[in-house]
Amino acid sequence: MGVGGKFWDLLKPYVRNEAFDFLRNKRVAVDLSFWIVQHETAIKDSVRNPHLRLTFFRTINLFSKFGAFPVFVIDGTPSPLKSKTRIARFYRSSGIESSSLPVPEDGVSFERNRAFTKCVQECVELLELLGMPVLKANGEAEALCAQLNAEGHVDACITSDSDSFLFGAKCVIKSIKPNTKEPFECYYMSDIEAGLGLKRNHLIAISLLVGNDHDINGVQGIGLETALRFVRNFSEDDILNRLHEIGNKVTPPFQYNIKPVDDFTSNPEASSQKAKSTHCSFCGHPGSKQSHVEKSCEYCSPPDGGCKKKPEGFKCDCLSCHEDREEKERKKQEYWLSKVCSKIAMEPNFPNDELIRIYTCDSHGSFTGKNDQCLTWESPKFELLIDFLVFHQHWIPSYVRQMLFPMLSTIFLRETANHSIKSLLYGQFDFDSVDRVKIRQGHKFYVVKWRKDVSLMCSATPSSDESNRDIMGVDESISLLDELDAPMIHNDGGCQYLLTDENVELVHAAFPEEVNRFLRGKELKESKRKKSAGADELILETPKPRDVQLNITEFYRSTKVQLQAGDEEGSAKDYDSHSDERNNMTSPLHLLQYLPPISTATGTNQRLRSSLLPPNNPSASPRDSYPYIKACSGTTARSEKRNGPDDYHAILKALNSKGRFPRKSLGQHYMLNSEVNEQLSMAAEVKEGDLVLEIGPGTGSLTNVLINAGAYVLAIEKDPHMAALVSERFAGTNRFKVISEDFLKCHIRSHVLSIMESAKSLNINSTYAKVVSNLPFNISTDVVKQLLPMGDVFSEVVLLLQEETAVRLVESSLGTPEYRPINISVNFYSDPELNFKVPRTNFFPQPNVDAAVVTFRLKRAEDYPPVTSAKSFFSMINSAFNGKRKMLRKSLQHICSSTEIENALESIGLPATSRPGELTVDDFVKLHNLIMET
Ligand SMILES: C[S@@+](CC[C@H](N)C(=O)[O-])C[C@H]1O[C@@H](n2cnc3c(N)ncnc32)[C@H](O)[C@@H]1O
Repeated sequence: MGVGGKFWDLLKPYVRNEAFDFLRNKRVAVDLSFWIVQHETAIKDSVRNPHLRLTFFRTINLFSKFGAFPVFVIDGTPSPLKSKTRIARFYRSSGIESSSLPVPEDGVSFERNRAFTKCVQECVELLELLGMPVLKANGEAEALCAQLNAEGHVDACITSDSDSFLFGAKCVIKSIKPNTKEPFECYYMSDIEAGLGLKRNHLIAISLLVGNDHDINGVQGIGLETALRFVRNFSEDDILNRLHEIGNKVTPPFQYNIKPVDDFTSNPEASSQKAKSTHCSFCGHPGSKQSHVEKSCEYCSPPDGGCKKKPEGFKCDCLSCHEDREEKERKKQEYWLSKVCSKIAMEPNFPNDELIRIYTCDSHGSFTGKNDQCLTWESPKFELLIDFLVFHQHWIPSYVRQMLFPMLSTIFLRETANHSIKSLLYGQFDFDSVDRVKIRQGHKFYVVKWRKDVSLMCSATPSSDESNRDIMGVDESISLLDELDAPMIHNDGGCQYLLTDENVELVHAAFPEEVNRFLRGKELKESKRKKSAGADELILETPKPRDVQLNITEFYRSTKVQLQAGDEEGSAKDYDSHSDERNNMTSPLHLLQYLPPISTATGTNQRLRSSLLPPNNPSASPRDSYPYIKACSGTTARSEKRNGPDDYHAILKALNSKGRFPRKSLGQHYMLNSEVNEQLSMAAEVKEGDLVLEIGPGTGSLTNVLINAGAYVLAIEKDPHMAALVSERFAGTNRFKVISEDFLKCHIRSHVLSIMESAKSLNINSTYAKVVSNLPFNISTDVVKQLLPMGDVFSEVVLLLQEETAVRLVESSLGTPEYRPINISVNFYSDPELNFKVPRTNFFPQPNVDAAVVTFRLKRAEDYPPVTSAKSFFSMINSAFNGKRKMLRKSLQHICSSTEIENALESIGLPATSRPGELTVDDFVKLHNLIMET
């Protein structure tokens, strides 16, 4: 639990999905009760003692697979306030009328129920046998976890209790998905500060207002959104004192420049607004209509001297109107604040001092924290562990040994790396060799082979057969949460072998010579393989004719296939030396041969091509050179690019400065990768003197690139707050104009033409404008439909679209269900080109889909396919596709008889039974012209 309301949802946009190695060699505090509760609910009915089972597996996973050093923290005696809340929650969830039950006395604590306490005790016993440090908090476990994190004893806390931030946590791992590429769902306090503008005391204040684990109610009538907006009006040092003063009615709200509700309407200031200067009723600009007739309006200043009619929703930008709007805004805010203050003042005993003390106290456990001495990780007490698990879980000893092996091998490798101990792994197994490289969830491991000479040792571990029998004998399905990868045992030549997946650096540090020997052997095998492959190629290669280039469809498909092959690294696959062979297939040179023909007129592909070439770095991975924008993993995008003007934190701050939260309904997924913006600008060949239309500038990251390329940018932004934000951001340049309108409703032609009219004074020297935009995905098809027939205004339209939409618009082939009237329009009005893919990790917040860039080169009217009338042509197309599965001779019957349609089809070389999905644009043009002639 933690803070009430949907507090985690508020933080959701700031989640970072951290990669596999995130916790390697780091300490992490685990809130054990959270694990136990989670385990109980996840697999309660299906296994014996789920708390023990999952504590065991998850601890081994954390320790060996993820390389972390976990510190476990258990709850102490809960505070009396929390005891009370727990009881209240229980009543609420059981539907019992709490007023009819005895009220617990103030100041009395209740331990948790006995079954739960027993679970905790058993887990502690298990963890201590595993050699893990376990600490007991004075009160809440999450509070001590947070303290350890705040004081730097651990790097992160694992808990789903959002209270942990109130206790001072810096990095919280809310959940772990062990079998994924980015298994850790993390939240950083620094991101919350940057994105929401909230510090620790603000969070405490929010929890007091909306309720928390110690007080489920909070203030009547205040929800999370109100609380958030309210606390942001005060500084971190001020907020708790202010709540105190408002709650205790020490100072009335209006003394903070906040007017009480009742006063507001009667306040003389409210009605004494400055008289607004006269504005023309026709154009909406300063000055009367009469004076504009006499002297012409300085804002409209059209060549014929008259005013232009103001469009719907027009807002005048003159100083007086601006001040007027600001004043109204300020009054609205004051009125709202006074209402909230009144609600707080009505709440009895608010705020609760005891609660504030619990949250702000900085010592939550027996851990004195002056040094890290009490955080030690010991070797597992092996035999006792076996007894414990045999007793509680009814597991067979050999199964326990096998499950423990990855933990023991990790300890062994660490010790060998540190102290060169050359003992046998738990007295029996010795390091044999590095067997191969394995890639799992995109992460590289060495598969290490461990050897036991069975002829010399007495058998403490089972033989292969015995082991397998034991595993079959255990009572649980192996697909349950957090199941380990049990090392497999096999016998060979008097020896028993075990294979484990180990961290590459750790194995190298422990056994450098063996690793080098393995790598040399691998290289040798590879060069032999290449030699024989080269010889085969000499015989088999049929050179491609040099002047035949594949088109973009083939290019894009080929690239995708290559990538999919590469992506398979993500799924669990064993790679031996052949993995390099796969990489060669996706080498940049291999891909470049599929690039579309270079357009000499524009040189676009040439420039895109060179930007896709690998850097002058022989070790650069082939991935760096894909004609896909390099995937910013969540972490990379956010940590490597910290200093750019449009990096993750800068975007959060910009949004925060306007109190904005990305809105899904407006498709607000902001671009984090400046490289993508550069490529968009490059695809449209934006240059000095261009006029570029940008739909949805958002925080202005793409706008900035376009202005820097020398363009004049006209931006249309539906969200007025974002329009205000970019307007402020580019206030210093005269090469930018933003109009706050819905693109789908605005009259774009007149906006662009009115700028073109002043082209000279704005240093615009191109005849046609261009469109470059990272579109909200939900309006992209409508935008495309609107722009395509505007070849008299725009030359290039470069759009970042949802990948599926991009592929559907450009690639849909004849005869497929995706082939629709929009494909006819796209090819009728433009020459489309699919440029490159942009993985979803480049956006904030991250969408659920990837994106891709498409260039539409708009045709001029004289280059459209020769139809007698575009209107009747598209009306015929729509009718044809209306009955998609119907034959054309049926669906077009309302235009002419089926015999005439059959004859027309046959005369253009098509079967009389053709259906719409089988005709190209050319076929449709011919058919249309023939039908219209008849
Ligand atoms: C995907 S974001 C792109 C923002 C920015 N260009 C970037 O790359 O970070 C889409 C933007 O379009 C705006 N938007 C959404 N619907 C719109 C519409 N109908 N007309 C104009 N802008 C719209 C959103 O408010 C948002 O700022």
